[in-house]
Amino acid sequence: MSDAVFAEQAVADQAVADRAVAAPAPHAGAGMAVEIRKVSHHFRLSGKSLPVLEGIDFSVAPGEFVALLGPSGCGKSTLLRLIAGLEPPSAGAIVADSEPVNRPDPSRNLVFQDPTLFPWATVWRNVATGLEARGLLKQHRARVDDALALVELGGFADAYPHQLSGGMAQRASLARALVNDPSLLLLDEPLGKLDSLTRMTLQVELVRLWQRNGFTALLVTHDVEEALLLASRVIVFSERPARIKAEFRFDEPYPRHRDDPGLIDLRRRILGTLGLAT
Ligand SMILES: Nc1ncnc2c1ncn2[C@@H]1O[C@H](COP(=O)(O)OP(=O)(O)OP(=O)(O)O)[C@@H](O)[C@H]1O
Repeated sequence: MSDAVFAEQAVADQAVADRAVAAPAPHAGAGMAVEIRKVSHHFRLSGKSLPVLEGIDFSVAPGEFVALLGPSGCGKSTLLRLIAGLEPPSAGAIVADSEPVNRPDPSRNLVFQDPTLFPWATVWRNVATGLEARGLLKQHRARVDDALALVELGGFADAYPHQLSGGMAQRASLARALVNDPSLLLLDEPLGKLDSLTRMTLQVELVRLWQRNGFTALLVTHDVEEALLLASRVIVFSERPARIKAEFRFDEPYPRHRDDPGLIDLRRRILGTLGLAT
């Protein structure tokens, strides 16, 4: 992109960002499920610094469902990894339930695009992994059965991952996170590789699980429609290094439908922020 076109695009982006729904942010600080405080992050790559996140600052209220959208490679997964405590940010701080995040914790579970199940273990064993690692399996075996029932895999407890469809494997992966009863679920494009029908089914199921269990959810997705069907807030990031470009809040009741007029208008505005003509 030439400098002139780039500058023009930046002005257009800013204009769209300025038009974003200007609802007040939830009160930052005490009582927040997660606070991302002026977080910046860079990697060292081939001896050079690669800036990935720049001054990311937002809070998520308990029980909120927030979707993160942005161009490929801008740093969304990196942000989820930092919130999960897999690595510390280069600058700034992350606070979950009023405690600084400095290591992984079962209360913050990450679900990936690939189900990452152990191929040699049954579905039941796969779901039990977290409890087993913490020495809690003996007294909480029923939680594994409950988690499998929750994702409607009760009849597949003894199956092996290769005997599952893609959607079932992703459900097993969700059960593996839910068995820990997380207060925060970090969803990194969990439905990204599924066919569209399975994806639509699991979108409905995710909302059902969220409403039933009451966890806070942060969802990375490339699908604007998915963000609008599941979340009540969408945060749009810029190209790498990711900065917050716009934020959209909406409170359409669930279950939502793709053709809700309010969502169609929001979709158009979000796509505009992403620089995609509609
Ligand atoms: N461990 C690492 N070491 C070096 N660079 C990394 C590392 N992890 C990620 N990156 C780089 O950080 C940038 C952001 O990656 P990230 O996976 O967070 O982006 P993303 O927005 O989630 O992308 P996508 O939407 O395509 O999944 C990319 O340029 C990537 O190459």
